[in-house]
Amino acid sequence: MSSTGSTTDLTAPAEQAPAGALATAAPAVPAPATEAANVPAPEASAPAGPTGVLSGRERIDALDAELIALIQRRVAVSGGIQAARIAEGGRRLDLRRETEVIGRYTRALGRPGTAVAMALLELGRGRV
Ligand SMILES: O=C(O)C(=O)C[C@]1(C(=O)O)C=C[C@@H](O)C=C1
Repeated sequence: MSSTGSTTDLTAPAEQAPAGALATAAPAVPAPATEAANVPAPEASAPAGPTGVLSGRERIDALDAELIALIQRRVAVSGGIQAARIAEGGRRLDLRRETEVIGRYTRALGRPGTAVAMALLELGRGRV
């Protein structure tokens, strides 16, 4: 993946494969968002080789790289939705939808989740 932040590497095909990978790893019946925060991530319990600060940081670095890639994919998808809505004569923003998104993150992660959602929305549609 490019680190330029350009949108050229954030095309629909790039969106497809990771989405499939996520679907494969997801449980058959996804837990409600309200329970998600109580389910430890696999990284929290799975044996991961030697423990310690350095190996832990390697895992954090890998997780951060995944999160950044996911955020870049989200930005691209968000931009596509907004462009489609504008092309149909609508507005760039949908505040009711933003409220849904913020609620999802807040339920899952508490108050910091609200800030995460706000940052994700800003990345996707710019500052309002
Ligand atoms: O879901 C939409 O309708 C979008 O345009 C995506 C999105 C988002 O990034 O989640 C971005 C802008 C809108 O104001 C609401 C939500």
